Amino acid sequence: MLVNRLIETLGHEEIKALALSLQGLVGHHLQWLNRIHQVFICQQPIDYPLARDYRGCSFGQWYYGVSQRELKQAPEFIRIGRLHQQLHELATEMLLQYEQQGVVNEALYGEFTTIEQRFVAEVEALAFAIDDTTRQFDSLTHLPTRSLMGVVLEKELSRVNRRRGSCSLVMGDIDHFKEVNDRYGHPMGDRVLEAVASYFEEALRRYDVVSRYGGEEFLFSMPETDLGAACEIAERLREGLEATPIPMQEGAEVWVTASFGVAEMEPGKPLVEAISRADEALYRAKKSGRNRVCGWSQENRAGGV
Ligand SMILES: Nc1nc2c(ncn2[C@@H]2O[C@H](COP(=O)(O)OP(=O)(O)OP(=O)(O)O)[C@@H](O)[C@H]2O)c(=O)[nH]1
Repeated sequence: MLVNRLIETLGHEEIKALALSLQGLVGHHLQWLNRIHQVFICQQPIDYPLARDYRGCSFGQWYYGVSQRELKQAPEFIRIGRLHQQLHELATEMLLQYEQQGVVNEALYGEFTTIEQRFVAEVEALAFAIDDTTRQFDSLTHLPTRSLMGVVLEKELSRVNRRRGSCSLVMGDIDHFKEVNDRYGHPMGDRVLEAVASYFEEALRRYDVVSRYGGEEFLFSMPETDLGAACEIAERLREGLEATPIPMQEGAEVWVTASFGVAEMEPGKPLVEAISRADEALYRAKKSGRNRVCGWSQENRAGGV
């Protein structure tokens, strides 16, 4: 999907700015439309350059100034450009007809309004899709939110239910994060969260997904991975994080560790059960000293460490 590809190439901030520009540009184009209508309704002077110059209007200036290749080559974007150009051509034709005949023929006016509506609808749909998609990502870490992760995991669970492989969940939680906030302040705590999130994203395999589940808690999905393999991957993440310095103000660095609980999805069992098992295993990792990985097992349920 275009928006997901754009997020990958442009990044979250740039794409949010893009959605805002699109919304503003629709408003500007409606003003242009009013000025065209005023020629017929209020007998305002005919302004051919206004109608003809599809590259010079505010939308055209933005559209032909876009430099991001991923956006320029997208079929949705190309379609919007064609509609916009067509709209200006039809406006020019209407003005000519009005000047020569004192009236605009109904079919031509009908075509003009249809194209105007399609143009506005397409631009708004793109802006809405961007807005909707970006809201599914956490604004601090840019990781998928808990609700988007729910959708990802339900899909994995239905695959597991069809007996098409395994999927493990890993719940990770930064250790003593309150101390980081207390010592360095909340904004620096935010910086640590961002750094930990990027570390997880970079360290994961391509088909694994990490989400921000809550404050300093991260939930991972590891498809095609049984409990033992997921514990090994979590262990690798744990070791890597422990060894990763996080840059703070004035050249200072901070190190954090995290604890991990791992559980495997089971066919026929609801998702909440796998999540609460990962949570129980995480609790055990915290109770048994932190900075460690625990896999869920029956003893876990019995309260053993
Ligand atoms: N800076 C920052 N802090 C956050 C955010 N969300 C949650 N926190 C903080 O995370 C801390 C979590 O504290 P606790 O639940 O006591 O856990 P902890 O200190 O990590 O201790 P353990 O999990 O037991 O190792 C609290 O201080 C929250 O304010 C956030 O978005 N930014």
